[in-house]
Amino acid sequence: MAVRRHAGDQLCRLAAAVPLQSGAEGAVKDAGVIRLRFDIRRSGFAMQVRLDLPGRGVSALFGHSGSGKTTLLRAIAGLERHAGGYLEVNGELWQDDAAGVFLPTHRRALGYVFQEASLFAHLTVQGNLDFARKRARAADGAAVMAHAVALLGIGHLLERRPGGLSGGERQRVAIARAMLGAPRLLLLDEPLASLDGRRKDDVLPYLERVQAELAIPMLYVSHSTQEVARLADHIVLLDGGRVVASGPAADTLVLPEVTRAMLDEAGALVDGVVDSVDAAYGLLCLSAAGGTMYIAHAALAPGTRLRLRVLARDVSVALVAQEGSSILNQLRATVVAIEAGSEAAHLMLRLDAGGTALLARITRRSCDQLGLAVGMPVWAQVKAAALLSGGSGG
Ligand SMILES: Nc1ncnc2c1ncn2[C@@H]1O[C@H](COP(=O)(O)OP(=O)(O)OP(=O)(O)O)[C@@H](O)[C@H]1O
Repeated sequence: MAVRRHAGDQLCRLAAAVPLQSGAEGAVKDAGVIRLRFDIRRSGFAMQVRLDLPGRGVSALFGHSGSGKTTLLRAIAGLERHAGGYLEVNGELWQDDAAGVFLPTHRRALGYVFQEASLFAHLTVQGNLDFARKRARAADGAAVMAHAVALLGIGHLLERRPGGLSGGERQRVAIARAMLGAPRLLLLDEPLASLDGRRKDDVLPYLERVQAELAIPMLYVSHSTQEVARLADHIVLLDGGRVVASGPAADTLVLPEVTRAMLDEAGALVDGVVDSVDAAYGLLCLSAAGGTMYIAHAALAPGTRLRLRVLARDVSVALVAQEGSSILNQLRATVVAIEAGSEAAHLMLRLDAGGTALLARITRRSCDQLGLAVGMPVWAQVKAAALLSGGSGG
């Protein structure tokens, strides 16, 4: 899927190109897409959003404070009532204001996880889940409950009250609770924001399990570039109530609009497969589209697929391959674009390394001294790469 970069007039063209389907609630629609159009006007804020999101996987909503991320989730949940809304979720029509269709929140099969878990303090974890299950009235409630408890690893917490749980455990219970209504869509509004770094790392694998094992699409709001890069299959950048960019994660993360919003955390995603293990030096040797890469990591089986994040600030370029350098990873690449950086002294180079997009943040001065230009072959030197996901085999 190509990345869509939106500007005001493009919004109108997109709306014209994708005719809004009207019809009665329950009519069969496109089964692989979440199609939404919302026009929301408040004093001092207007949101005009037209998006077609993949019907599965994680779509991350990213953007500055006040850009409209929570407003969009609330509109999807049926909590914002404004004229001109349209929402279909994998073939189900939830809202089409033009045709007089508006499912109230309790009739939308969705789970909502907030920044704070908001569990009932006087009930045990089991009591909280039972309460949610009764409200959800799912036909196979007991099986869904057992699955959610297992998936979130909360079986040993069922008799405790929320006051006796850590922040990360509370969020795991909240995620399990959101699954009890057999949702067709999960909305997660900064579910890890109230947790410190270690607790975030405790909960992230559970979110990855939910993502991997259930075919429920998730809309995930986060300010954290690390979380977005780790979890997202698709990224939407919002700014001032408008969609600035929307597309597959690897393509979208390297767009200038997105790298500018991510400041120092701008970076690219690189997929690799473990080739071999250098146990003596604690390194994994990976085969990536741009060539061979080494990363410091415990041994993993050859063939294991990994996703790496390579920050722009950790990549430099050279015109010839470097010898006698401490940098292990040098990939052949071509300069695709030279873009303004987030600071006056820096530029952002977009590179193509054998089909994989890389970013390199260099100074304007270095760019001039090397005489860099679009189309030039270079060597990308990768100082560090963080492992984001993978390691479970395959
Ligand atoms: N109930 C409300 N009434 C009026 N304006 C509101 C209301 N809720 C939010 N807004 C405004 O709407 C705009 C979008 O807010 P929203 O909460 O959707 O942004 P956000 O991207 O989720 O921000 P953050 O990252 O800080 O949570 C902001 O200008 C905000 O002040």
